[in-house]
Amino acid sequence: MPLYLLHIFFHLPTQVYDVTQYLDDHPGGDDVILDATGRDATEDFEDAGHSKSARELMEKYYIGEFDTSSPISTKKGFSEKFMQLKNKPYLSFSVAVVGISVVVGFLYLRKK
Ligand code: HEM
Repeated sequence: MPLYLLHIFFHLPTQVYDVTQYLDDHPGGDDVILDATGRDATEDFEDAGHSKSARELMEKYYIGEFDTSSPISTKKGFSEKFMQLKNKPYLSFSVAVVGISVVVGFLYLRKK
């Protein structure tokens, strides 16, 4: 699932683009895009000297903006999804710790 994040890059620096579908078609290759995912890619994009048509094309992949009033949300909920994905292992871990404590406590009380 974290692969989802690899195919996303941030630009300008609040605009977010999902470039998953464009990776194979990119004239500059997929490696340069993958290298710029998951962070502000403004400089990389500008340094490549993209044409006007490239800038128009990228609008197709625009998915939203970071909500700068909150560090963990975007208009289209990208970060909410990210947080959900990130939090899942911690939730399972907490449930496991509580479960094990209950079983151990129960066995301990039974022995007494
Ligand atoms: C949605 C995002 C992007 C779109 C739509 C896009 C589109 C294009 C297009 C159409 C070209 C052909 C030349 C031109 O028309 O300017 C190109 C070339 C290139 N792009 Fe992108 N690009 C994107 C993101 C990036 C990123 C993040 C990088 C990071 C470095 C990058 C690096 C390059 C390079 C190095 C070339 C030159 C390839 C060459 O001339 O051999 N591009 N891109």
